[in-house]
Amino acid sequence: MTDYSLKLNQCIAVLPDIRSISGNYPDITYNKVAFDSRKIQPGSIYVALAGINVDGHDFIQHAIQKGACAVIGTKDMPSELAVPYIRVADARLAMAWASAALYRFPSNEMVMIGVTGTDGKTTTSTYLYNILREAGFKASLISTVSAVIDDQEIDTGFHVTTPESPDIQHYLAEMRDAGVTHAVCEVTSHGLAQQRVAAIDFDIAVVTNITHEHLDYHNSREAYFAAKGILFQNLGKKDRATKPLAVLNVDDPDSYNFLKKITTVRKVSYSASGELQNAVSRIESIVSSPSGLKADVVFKNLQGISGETKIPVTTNLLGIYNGSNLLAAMTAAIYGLGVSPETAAKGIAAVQSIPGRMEVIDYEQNFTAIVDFAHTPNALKQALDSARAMLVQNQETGAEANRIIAIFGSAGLRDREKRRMMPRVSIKNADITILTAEDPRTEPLSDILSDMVDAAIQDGAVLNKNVFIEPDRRDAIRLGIAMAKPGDIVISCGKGHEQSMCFGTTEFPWDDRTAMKAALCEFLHLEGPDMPYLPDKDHYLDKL
Ligand SMILES: CC(=O)N[C@H]1[C@@H](OP(=O)(O)OP(=O)(O)OC[C@H]2O[C@@H](n3ccc(=O)[nH]c3=O)[C@H](O)[C@@H]2O)O[C@H](CO)[C@@H](O)[C@@H]1O[C@H](C)C(=O)N[C@@H](C)C(=O)N[C@H](CCC(=O)O)C(=O)O
Ligand SMILES: Nc1ncnc2c1ncn2[C@@H]1O[C@H](COP(=O)(O)OP(=O)(O)OP(=O)(O)O)[C@@H](O)[C@H]1O
Repeated sequence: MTDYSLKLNQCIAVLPDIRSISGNYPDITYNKVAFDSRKIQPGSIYVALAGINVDGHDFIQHAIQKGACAVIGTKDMPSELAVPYIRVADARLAMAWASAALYRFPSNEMVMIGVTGTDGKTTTSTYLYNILREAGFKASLISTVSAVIDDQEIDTGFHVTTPESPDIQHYLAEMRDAGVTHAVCEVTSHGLAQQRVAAIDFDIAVVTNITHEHLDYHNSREAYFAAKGILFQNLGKKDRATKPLAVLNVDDPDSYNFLKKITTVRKVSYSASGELQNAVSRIESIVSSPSGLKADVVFKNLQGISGETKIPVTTNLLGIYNGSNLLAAMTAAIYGLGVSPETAAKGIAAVQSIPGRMEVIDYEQNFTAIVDFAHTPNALKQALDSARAMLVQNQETGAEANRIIAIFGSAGLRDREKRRMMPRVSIKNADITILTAEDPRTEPLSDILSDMVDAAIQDGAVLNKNVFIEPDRRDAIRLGIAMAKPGDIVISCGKGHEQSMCFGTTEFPWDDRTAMKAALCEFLHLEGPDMPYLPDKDHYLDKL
């Protein structure tokens, strides 16, 4: 990796909304931008952020002691600092620009594609990345699972989708330096609201859907929509080599109507339901089987082709909702970048699996075990509907299939409404619901579980009949497996590919797939992985 450094005065030249500057800076050079004083190295700019828990301005002296060469903040300083202090209107925005400047605006040298939405971003981004590679582009991907730069996979950290601006700019610089021409980035509402992608000009923006999520952070549905909208509003603001394009989902009227209004550049829309004729692409027919999906996809208004073009598409990914994700990715590549439908279909077929998304764990047991990442009400509904379709298929092949056993929890210090909505979805769409731990953080797990079970009972569930509480996620998975009859589906949702679970302020190593494997091997008396460690439930139920 190239070592980057930049004169502070060159950074200052691009920072938006500077209110005042104190201290001497002409000879100062910086080599890093950091928002955590504990991560400062000599030569870093420290950006003081007024946080939810603490105020970054209180750590300015700590940052200077650790070698910060300058500080960016929003507050007046009571006395002169030992290093230059740049007071700005918006520290997160300034952080994004200081980072982009340090790495010489890497996004200006690549085609930038942003994928947003409540559910399906990782899947759609992964499809798109594979289509671009199939089309011969040197492509990279930043997603919830990892960043992929030049075939190298980089872990972006616990629970991170859109990295903070210093990190995302760093990844983009690595891509640019490796000769990457197209970057696909998952862009979250947090990422947009917190200006993490503010100094990136996107060429193509894709939305999957906008439903219920993150109201803890955004406070209202309108603010959540507005955050997502930033990606679309900014399209076409700068002159770029690629013609800007917005890719909208007609099947999701809320996001479609909202984004259509605020987008000023060319828009195309897709419809997996296939019923809406005003979409440029639609799914004409789709068949789901235990080996994935087979669809006939129709594209219209293709350059140089009159009428409609129909092509068959197959994907190994399970879950009927992936029809919508693959259509979104194909539509972006075909209408935004001129990829042929046939090449796009090959790219879709190249995606073998996405870690922790409808991932089947198979030890030849007589029921199906799945790990999925559904952690919103809509995603849970889609995952359970897809599981139901698989049950029907099992029945058609003669097995005595009957029930879906769903295991999930709800995160602490995050959207509280979901706690009540998700059990309701499960009571309706699964046969047995097991409520358990899922990143309780510093909230008492008992409170979270009691909110969840109350909602289930209000909707007619009966405790210890079709809804169970097992706070220890290891035992919850074991319980689901013990209950399974031949042909049933046990599906553990919400942790997917994630590599840790947070109790208190500690991230304990955790992988739901390993836990499912360990529990299955215990049950089947096979050699298998050890069950991951979790803190004792008596401890975390009452004392957090
Ligand atoms: C809830 C939330 O959005 N939190 C973000 C917020 O943290 P905060 O306001 O709680 O920070 P704080 O603890 O009050 O600290 C304030 C500042 O003081 C600094 N500090 C603190 C202590 C110290 O000793 N020195 C120091 O400098 C901190 O580094 C911070 O800059 O500001 C931090 C700095 O920007 C973010 O890293 C942090 O994201 C945390 C890690 C987080 O969990 N974010 C999640 C919700 C997130 O963004 N997720 C989305 C995906 C969501 C999805 O699944 O769709 C994502 O895009 O990753
Ligand atoms: N188009 C879709 N509509 C509804 N639910 C979906 C869709 N695609 C995926 N899901 C569900 O959402 C889960 C997460 O999928 P994916 O990782 O692609 O979404 P995401 O938006 O990237 O989520 P996150 O940002 O939290 O990682 C899947 O495991 C599945 O249960």
